[in-house]
Amino acid sequence: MTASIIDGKSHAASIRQNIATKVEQRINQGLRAPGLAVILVGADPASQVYVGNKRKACEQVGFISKSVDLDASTTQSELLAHIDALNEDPSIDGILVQLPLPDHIDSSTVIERIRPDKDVDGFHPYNVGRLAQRIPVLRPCTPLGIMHLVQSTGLKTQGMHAVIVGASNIVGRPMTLELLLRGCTTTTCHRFTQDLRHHVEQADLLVVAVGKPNFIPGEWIKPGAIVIDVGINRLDTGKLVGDVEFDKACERAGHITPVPGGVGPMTIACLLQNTLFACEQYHS
Ligand SMILES: Nc1nc(=O)c2c([nH]1)NC[C@@H]1CN(c3ccc(C(=O)N[C@@H](CCC(=O)O)C(=O)O)cc3)C=[N+]21
Repeated sequence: MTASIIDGKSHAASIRQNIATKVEQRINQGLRAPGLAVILVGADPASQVYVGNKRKACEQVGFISKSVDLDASTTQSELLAHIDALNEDPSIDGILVQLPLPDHIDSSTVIERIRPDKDVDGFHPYNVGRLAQRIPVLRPCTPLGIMHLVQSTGLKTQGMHAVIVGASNIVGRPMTLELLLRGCTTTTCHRFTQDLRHHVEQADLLVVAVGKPNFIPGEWIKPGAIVIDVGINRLDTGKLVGDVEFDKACERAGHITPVPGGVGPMTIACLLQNTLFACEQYHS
C-alpha cells in the first residue's frame, strides 16, 4: 500500500480564498476589514520567518496587519502595555504574541492579558476551558487545521483510536480535546510514556508533535492509519523534515501529511479563520 498524501498547501489556499471572498463582501457592505496584530519579541530567525508568513497571509486576504516588533530586552510590563493598547483598539480583532518569548517574560501572564475575544491563537484559559467543555469558540490554530485535514480524508473519526504524541499547550493537549470532541478514543503520549511503540501501533489516527527528526519509525505505523506530522525540523543539510520517518511511513499509512506543505500552511489559514470569526462574532 502507498499512502495518499494530504495536501495541506492546497487546502490552506482554498480556506484563504474563502476568507478573501468574505472580506471583499464586508468591504462592499461598507464594513471594515478584520485586523490582526502580530507581536514579535526579539529576533529569532525561525520566528521571523513564521511571523513574516503570517503577516503576508493577512495582507493576501485583505486583512489589516499590524506589526509590533520589540527588542529582545523588552520588559514584561512594556509588553503587557502593548497588549493593553491592542485590547482597546477597535480596529484590531486578533492579537498574536509569537512564542517562545525570551526567558525573562512569563508567557502565561502575557497570554492571560489578551482579551479572550481577541485571542486568535486560542491559548487563553477561557478559550481552552470552552474547548475542554465541548463548547469551543476560538480554537488553537494547529489542532483546528489538523481537524480540517482529517475531515478531508472523508473517513469517519467516531470510534477511531487516536494517539497524540506530545502534550504541549499549543498542540498536543488541545489536539486531544479536539479529537475527543469528534468521538475518538484518545491516548496522549509524552516524555514519561512507557512503550511508546505499543501505543503508536494501536493508532488509527496518529498525530506527532515532538520536534525531533524521524522520531517515529515508519514500521510502527498501523496499516491504513491517518498520519499527521506536526514536526518542522531543519537538518544541517538545510532540508526540512517532520517527526515521522516519511518514506517508510508512506508504505503503511492510508493517508499522511508531508513536511513542508502539510500542517504548517493550515495553521496560518486557521489563524486567519479565527481572526475573521472574532471580527464577525465579537466585534461587528
Ligand atoms: N503564538 C504563536 N502562535 C503560533 O501559531 C505559533 C507560534 N506562536 N510559535 C511558533 C509556531 C510554529 N508555527 C508555524 C506556522 C506555520 C508554519 C509553516 O507555514 N510551515 C511551512 C514551511 C515553513 C518553512 O519553510 O520553514 C510548511 O510546513 O509548509 C510553520 C510553523 C506557528 N506557531
